[in-house]
Amino acid sequence: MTDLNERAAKADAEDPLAYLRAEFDLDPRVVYLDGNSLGAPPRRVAGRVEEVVREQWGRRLIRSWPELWWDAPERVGEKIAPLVGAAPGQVVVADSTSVDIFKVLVAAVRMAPGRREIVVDAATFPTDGYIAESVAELTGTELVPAVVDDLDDVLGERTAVALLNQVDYRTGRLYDMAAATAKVHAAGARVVWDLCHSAGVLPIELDALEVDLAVGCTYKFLNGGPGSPAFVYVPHRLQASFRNPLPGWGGHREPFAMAPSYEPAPGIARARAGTPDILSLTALDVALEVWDGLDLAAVRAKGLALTGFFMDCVDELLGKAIEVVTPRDEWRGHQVSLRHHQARELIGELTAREVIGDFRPPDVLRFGFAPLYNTYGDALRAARTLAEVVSAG
Ligand SMILES: Cc1ncc(COP(=O)(O)O)c(C=O)c1O
Ligand SMILES: Nc1c(O)cccc1C(=O)C[C@H](N)C(=O)O
Repeated sequence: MTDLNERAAKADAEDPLAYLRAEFDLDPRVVYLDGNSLGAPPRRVAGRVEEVVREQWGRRLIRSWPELWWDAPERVGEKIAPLVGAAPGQVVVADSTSVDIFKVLVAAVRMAPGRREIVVDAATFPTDGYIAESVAELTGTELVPAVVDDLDDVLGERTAVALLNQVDYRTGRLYDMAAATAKVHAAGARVVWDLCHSAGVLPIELDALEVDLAVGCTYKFLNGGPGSPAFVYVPHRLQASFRNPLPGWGGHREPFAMAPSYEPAPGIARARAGTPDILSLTALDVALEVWDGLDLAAVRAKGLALTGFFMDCVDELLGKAIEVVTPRDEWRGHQVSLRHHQARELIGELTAREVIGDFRPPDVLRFGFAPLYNTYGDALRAARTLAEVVSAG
């Protein structure tokens, strides 16, 4: 126990990113390990959102659309681009992840006439599977569930597109984006990556890996706030052939011409649909400032160290009383999932003790570690509290 205390204290004292925690408005009594579901608010967000309400909305009123707001989806997209390895002009922030998955899947099927199958990670977060099923029905294609390790078994000349997650939301496993992308490409198909659980916490190389399309949440590790809009990546090479199935005026070449027929904008703006959500975009825009000058390799190193230390604490304090589901090697994201038959009750007990993780059915306790604000002390307190509630039965 003393050893764990000393390790936590030393790691926190030597943490090169420790200064960032002060950027976040966190209750010091709470151990918050759910930033992989809803990121914590950076302190600077509240005042800036209030300013936008007071000045841009209150004083400039509708004049703010052309002056400041209409291009916000592309402007904020440019801030996300370096976090996912995308050159400028390829990322836009618009709509929810679910809606964006719909857009990119339909667009990918339309790019592959004659190919009649959509491959989907069978263990995916439900929304991806639901949307893919609907896209299959609407486009007259077939849905093919796949185990990501056995992609070769399902990929072939019938595959139009494969929808994959970089990090599995339940187990925390990190998939090899380079290898899976290469496999999908070898079958002549396109790949869509869901980056919800990886964006902002580990280096991602969309351009270098020639990824076809990608989407991701902004309210998790990117801290954009509840319901902040998702991002979509469409590389330059596919933009001309990207046909948005939700061709709203937001993606029109000249939205304010109010033309009777749809003509897509020439670049990434064609992935937009309707009016942008300015207050949420403002919160996200400000939240992203915390990454200015940050090295994602350092963020990743801390995420691995935090999750590794938490697993050590669990091993030492809980032993065989609980099963660690998340990979112990570096093929993990920034969460640790534990399996226990009373997972739901245990999460309830932890929450009552101000340790916040989450429960995922049927039996998983999930703890997300946000390298920008979590500490090694958080990891130790969470494991110690868990050991107490488990031993109390
Ligand atoms: C992998 C994954 N995709 C998509 C979503 C969410 O989609 P939406 O933002 O539309 O609720 C989540 C989490 O909610 C997720 O974990
Ligand atoms: N998007 C969420 C929401 O609106 C409410 C509660 C949770 C969420 C989540 O993000 C869940 C998350 N994607 C997960 O990995 O379980």
